[in-house]
Amino acid sequence: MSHGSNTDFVLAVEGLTVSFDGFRAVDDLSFYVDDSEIRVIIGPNGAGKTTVLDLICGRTRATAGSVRFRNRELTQLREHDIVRAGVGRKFQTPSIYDDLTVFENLEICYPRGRGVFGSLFFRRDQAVIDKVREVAATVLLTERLEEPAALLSHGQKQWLEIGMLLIQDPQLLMLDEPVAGMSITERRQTADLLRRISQGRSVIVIEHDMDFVAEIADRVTVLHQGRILAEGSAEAVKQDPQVIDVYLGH
Ligand SMILES: Nc1ncnc2c1ncn2[C@@H]1O[C@H](COP(=O)(O)OP(=O)(O)OP(=O)(O)O)[C@@H](O)[C@H]1O
Repeated sequence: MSHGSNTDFVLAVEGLTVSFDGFRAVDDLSFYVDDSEIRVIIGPNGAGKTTVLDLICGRTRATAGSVRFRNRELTQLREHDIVRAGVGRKFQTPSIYDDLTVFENLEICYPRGRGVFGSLFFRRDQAVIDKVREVAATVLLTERLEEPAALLSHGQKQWLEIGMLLIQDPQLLMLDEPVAGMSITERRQTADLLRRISQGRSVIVIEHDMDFVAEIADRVTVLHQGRILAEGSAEAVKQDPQVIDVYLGH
């Protein structure tokens, strides 16, 4: 596959660099993500994984380089314009509203809404109801729609948050350690869920658990000191002596 034309990729990251007081947390990084691909980023603590996601979603400004998303340059856009361009990001700590029902949590994220107060009172038309139900089914919460989010299990809260992103139909979804703290069953269900939602969009996941990585990854990018140490299938990077040396062997 040629990387000469970036038009084929949903996401093309090229020469991406950020310095914090002279320290290059991400250093001349280039990688490309396809449509319907699950890309997993692994690497030791401090490798720059979270910073890469921060750069893509506009939370951190790049010192140099480009992030092209469906051929649109993102590095100069503000965070909410990047969301509107179709990039969703889930952080490790859930930001759901405990007192609202699952339905309401999904509803307030429907793109027409403008935050909790603006959107709670709009007309609940059929399109919104249908979309909420569709997303609830995708994230395995159909049975819990009318319950307050506070009553969900830890794993279900993570799924709800994924649902709150999905309802905006992002073409790129970024997840930071989505199965942290989940039960074995929930992990398995999350792997299925991620495979389903990656159809027709791109998903980038930061993950430490190599069994889970092997289960979900189409390709793995291994970061070390802000640079790419290796890239390939989970199977290939697991056997890479350099990856074993700086990461897996520890
Ligand atoms: N805003 C910031 N200011 C200064 N240094 C930062 C900032 N953000 C990140 N760093 C540094 O950049 C490096 C990369 O951090 P980052 O959190 O991206 O690593 P990581 O691979 O996600 O690690 P972990 O697996 O521990 O989450 C670290 O040395 C961190 O201290």
